[in-house]
Amino acid sequence: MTQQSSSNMASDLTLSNVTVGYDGQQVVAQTSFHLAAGEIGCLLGPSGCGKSTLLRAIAGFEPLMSGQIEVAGQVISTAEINVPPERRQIGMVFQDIALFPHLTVGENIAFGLTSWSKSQALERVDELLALVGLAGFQSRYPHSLSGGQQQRVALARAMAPKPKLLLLDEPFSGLDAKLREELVPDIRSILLHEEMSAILVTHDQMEAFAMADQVSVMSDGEIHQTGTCYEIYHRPATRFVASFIGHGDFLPATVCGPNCVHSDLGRIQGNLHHGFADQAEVDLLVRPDDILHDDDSEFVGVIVSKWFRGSHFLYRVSLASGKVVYCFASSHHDHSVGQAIGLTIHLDHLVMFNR
Ligand SMILES: Nc1ncnc2c1ncn2[C@@H]1O[C@H](COP(=O)(O)OP(=O)(O)OP(=O)(O)O)[C@@H](O)[C@H]1O
Repeated sequence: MTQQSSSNMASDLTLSNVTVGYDGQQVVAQTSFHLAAGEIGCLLGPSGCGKSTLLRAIAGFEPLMSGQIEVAGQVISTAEINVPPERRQIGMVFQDIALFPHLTVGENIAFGLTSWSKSQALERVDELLALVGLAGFQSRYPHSLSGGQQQRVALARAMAPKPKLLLLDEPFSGLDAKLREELVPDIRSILLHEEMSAILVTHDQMEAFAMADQVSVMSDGEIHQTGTCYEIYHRPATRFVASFIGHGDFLPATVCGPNCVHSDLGRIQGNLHHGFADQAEVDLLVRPDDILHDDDSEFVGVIVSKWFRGSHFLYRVSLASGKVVYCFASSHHDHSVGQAIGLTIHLDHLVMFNR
C-alpha cells in the first residue's frame, strides 16, 4: 500500500462517561468531554489525579470499566470493545523521549512509514524536519542532539504517519524552563499547521495556557471543568478549579442583589448575574488582577510580602479586617513590606461559591 501525501484529516474525539481503573478499583470515574477536529485539548491536574490513566485509555493501553471513547465517529473503546493500540491510528509522545539511539534522525522519523513508498517516506521526513526546524539533520544520531531537538524529532516521528490524534504525555517536563517556554508555542504552531487534533497531559497550567484550545481540569479521577483557558481562569466551575488555576483568595461575602456582593473589599457591583439569593453568605474569589495598586485610592492595604516578576510586582496585602489578598502592580511601583498602599478593585464578573 502506498500512502498519499495529502494533508491530514483531523479527527474529533468524544469521551462519554468513561471509567477506568486497575484491579477493579476505579481511578478515573465517569469522565466526559468532546474535542473538536483540529483542536488541542489538555488534561490538567495535580499528580496522581488520573491524567495518564485517561490518556492511556484513549491510546488503547487500558480497557474501560464503563463508558465509551469515539474517534472520528468510530467507537474504539467500551467495556466490551477495545480496538488494539496499533489499529487506532493514534500517535504518542512521552516525557522520556525514547528515540531509537542506533537509528539516525531520518530513520527515527520514518520508523512508522513502512507501508509508504520510499520516495514518499523521504519526502515526508524532509517535510517534517523543515516543520520542526531541523532541516538537514537527517543523518545525525539522537545522542548528538540537545533535549529540545530530540523532543522535536520525537514529535516529528509521532506525526509522520498522519495519525488521527496525537497524545502528548508531559512531553516538556524533562526540559528546562527556558527551553520549555520556547518549545511549547512552536509545537502548538506545528500541530496547527498539520491540522492535527491532540491531547496534552500536564500538571503545569502555564504549559496548558500556551498550548491548548480547551482544558479539562482534573482532580481525584474526575473532570471538574472543560473550557477555554479564559473560562477556567475567569469562570471556574468549582472551588477546586478556582484554587488550582492561578493565584486567588476566597473572601467571605454577603449577596446584596442579583449582581452585587458585599465583603471586606466593600460593596462590589458586577456586570453578570451571579445566581445567588439575596443575603446569601458566600465566598468570593479574588484574583491578583482584580485588585490593582493605585496611589490615588483611599482604600488601602498593608504589604505583607512581595514578589518581583519582571513586568510587574505581585504583592500580598492585608486589609483592615486582617484578611490578606493578592494585588497586582506595575513593576515601577516598588513598595516595601509594611507600607500601606492604595488599592482599586476591578472585579466585574463575580465568582462565588456557597460557604
Ligand atoms: N498500573 C497501575 N496499577 C495500579 N495503579 C495505578 C497504575 N498506574 C497508575 N495507578 C494509580 O492510578 C492513580 C492515577 O495515576 P496516573 O498516573 O493516571 O495519574 P497522573 O495524574 O497522570 O499523575 P502524574 O502527574 O504524577 O503522572 C494513582 O493513584 C496511581 O498510583
